[in-house]
Amino acid sequence: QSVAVLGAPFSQGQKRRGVEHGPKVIRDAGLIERLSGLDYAVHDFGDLTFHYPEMDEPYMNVKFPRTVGAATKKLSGAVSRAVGAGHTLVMLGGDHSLGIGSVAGHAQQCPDLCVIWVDAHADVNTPETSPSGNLHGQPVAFMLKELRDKVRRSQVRNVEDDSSTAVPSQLYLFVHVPTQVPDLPGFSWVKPFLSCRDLVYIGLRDVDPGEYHILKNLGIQYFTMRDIDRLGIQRVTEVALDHVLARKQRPIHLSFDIDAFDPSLAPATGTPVNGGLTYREGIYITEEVHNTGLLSVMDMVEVNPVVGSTRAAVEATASLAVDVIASSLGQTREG
Ligand SMILES: CN[C@](CCCC[B-](O)(O)O)(CCN1CCCCC1)C(=O)O
Ligand SMILES: [Mn+2]
Ligand SMILES: [Mn+2]
Ligand SMILES: [Mn+2]
Repeated sequence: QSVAVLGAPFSQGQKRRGVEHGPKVIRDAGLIERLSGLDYAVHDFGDLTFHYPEMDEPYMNVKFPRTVGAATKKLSGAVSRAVGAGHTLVMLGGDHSLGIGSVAGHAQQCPDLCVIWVDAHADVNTPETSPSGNLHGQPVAFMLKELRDKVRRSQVRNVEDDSSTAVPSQLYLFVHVPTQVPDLPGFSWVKPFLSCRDLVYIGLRDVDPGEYHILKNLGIQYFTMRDIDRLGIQRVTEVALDHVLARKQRPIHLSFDIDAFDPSLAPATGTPVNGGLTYREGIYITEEVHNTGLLSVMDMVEVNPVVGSTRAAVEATASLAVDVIASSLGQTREG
C-alpha cells in the first residue's frame, strides 16, 4: 500500500495569513518519517504552487472567488491523478476551502465516495448565507447536489374539457427550486457531485443560522460536541460510520480540520472554538476510520503557525496533526 503526501500552501479562503505555511510545519513535525515507519511506500509530491489572478474583486461579498476557484481546480487535478495512480492520499492545507478541490478530485476517481467531515464548523454556508464571505466556511455547499437548481416534475392530472378533447396527460408542471449556490467566477468547473446522505459531520460546535437550516432541511447527519458528551465517542463514531457505510462499503474521504480539537490542544489555527475534541477522542475517530480499511483520501487543514502564540503552541498543533494522520493510516496505541 502506498501513501502520497501533497502540500497545498493556500490561504485565500480566509483572512488570516499564515495557514499557507501549514504544509511546512506539519512536515517539519516529522510526518514523512512517521508514515515511513508504518511500512508504507511514501511518495512526497511536495507542495502545489498556486497562481494568483491579478484582479479578484469580491463577488456577492465572497472574497477571492477566482483565486480559490483556480486553486481548488488545480488541486482537484492533482488529487485525481494521485488517487488514479493507486495512492492513498494525504492533502496538507492550507485553509478548508481546499476541500472543494480535494473532494472533487477524489470523486472524479471514486464517484461513490463518502465524506466524513471532522470540524468545529459545518463549512456549508452558501455565498448568500455566509456571514463572512470567507470561502473556507463554504466548501461543502459547492459539493452538494441538493443545493443546486432542481427541476422537479409532477404530472398534472388528465383534465377532460367539454369538447371532450383531453388535455394531453403528459402536461408537466416544472417547479424550479431556487438555486442556493450561485455560479461564482472561477467556480464554473465545479459540478456538484455529493449527495447529502453520503456526508456525515463529527465535532460541530459553531454552526451559523443559515448552515443550521441547510443541515436540517437536507436531513444531513451530524454529531456535535454535545452528542459526544451524551453518547460518548465510541457510539458517535460507530453511528457516523454506519450512516455512510451500512448501505454500501465505499471509499472514505476524511476531511479533518485541526480546529475540531479543543484549542488547548490545537491553538495554532485560525478559527478556534472552545469545547473541542480531546486528544483521545480525535485519535479514536481516526483509529476507527483506519479499521474500516476504506480510507482513500484525507485532508489535514487549518494549521496556522502564525496564529500560534508561541513556538511550543505551533509545535504542539503540528505534532497533533501528524498524530492524527499517522493514526488514520494505521498507527495504533497498542503497538
Ligand atoms: C461558522 N462559520 C464561519 C467560520 C468558518 C470556519 C471555516 B473552517 O474551515 O475553519 O471550518 C464563522 C462565521 N462567524 C464569524 C464570527 C461572527 C459570527 C459568524 C464562517 O466564516 O462561515
Ligand atoms: Mn473547516
Ligand atoms: Mn473549522
Ligand atoms: Mn478556518
